[in-house]
Amino acid sequence: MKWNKYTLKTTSKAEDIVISTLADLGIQGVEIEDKQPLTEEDKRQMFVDILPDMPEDDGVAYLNFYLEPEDDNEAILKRVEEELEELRVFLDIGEGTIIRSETEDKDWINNWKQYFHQFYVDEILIIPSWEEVREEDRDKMIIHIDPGTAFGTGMHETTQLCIRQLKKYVKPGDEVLDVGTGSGILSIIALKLSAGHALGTDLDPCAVSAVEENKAVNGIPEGSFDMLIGNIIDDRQVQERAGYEKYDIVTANILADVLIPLTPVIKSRLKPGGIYITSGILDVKEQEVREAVEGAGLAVVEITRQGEWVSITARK
Ligand SMILES: C[S@@+](CC[C@H](N)C(=O)[O-])C[C@H]1O[C@@H](n2cnc3c(N)ncnc32)[C@H](O)[C@@H]1O
Repeated sequence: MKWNKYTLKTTSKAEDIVISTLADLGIQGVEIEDKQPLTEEDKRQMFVDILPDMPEDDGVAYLNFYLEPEDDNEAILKRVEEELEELRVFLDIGEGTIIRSETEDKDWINNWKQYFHQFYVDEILIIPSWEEVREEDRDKMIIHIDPGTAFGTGMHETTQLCIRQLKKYVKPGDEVLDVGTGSGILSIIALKLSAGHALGTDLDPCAVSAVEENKAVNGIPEGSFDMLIGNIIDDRQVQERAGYEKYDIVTANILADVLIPLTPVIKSRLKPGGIYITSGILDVKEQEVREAVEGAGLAVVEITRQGEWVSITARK
């Protein structure tokens, strides 16, 4: 469907309040374009390690919102303008102008799906949950994935590095902890490789629905893959619920800057002899993560690479 796109020019200081004013008028899903630097929390959530150089923050923010052509756009815009005038009395909202353009005919939520098709990681077939399994593939190990808005189609090099390590180290009945589970892809593969139980953790609440859907499409038995939202690095409740010296395998495909404080926490979760599979490490960060792993008292057993990405596997 074609949408009418409107761009409201305001200030980065006023953007939150303008967005909540738009929400009060029923306008959701506002995109923000500003030059504010990302916070540490933003960087963690967005899986970015090295940021491109950003232009200097000029305090200007552009807020894009979309209206359906069938709705009375003129009436909605008039109300937006009235609300902006009221805000202007006590807040610097900058220009407060609105420019209209038309979007392309796109399904914004599902557009990325055209780039995600079935593929192999060695002999494991990873297939979007909306694609058919071909007759000749029915005897393969097949992982159905719809990541929703969580991370983890399996196409990323860092995920593939973890998958190959899981293939080497998972033993029947293993207890697996999957920190930063995203779509749940690594836990599901570990379970298909004969692990007994997986616990996934993530900061992103979107991971919950993604994991539920992927458990269902992969026929994961009830009770064999549980999920916790929270930060195991510093949240005592998550740490307690994850338990101590309990896991044969821990996977963590997260940024180096997260892996470094995470590693000592993982050491006390691993059984003696347990395996810690890390990924998400850019080659320039390899040494730092290696030092954190060895500093926590784990023995590095293998370092694997794909493109500019590194995976370090260690044993307790
Ligand atoms: C690169 S994705 C990995 C997703 C999936 N495991 C995979 O391998 O494709 C990293 C995930 O870690 C999550 N994350 C980041 N920091 C975290 C933390 N401290 N604890 C748990 N999850 C975290 C992010 O929300 C994201 O879902």
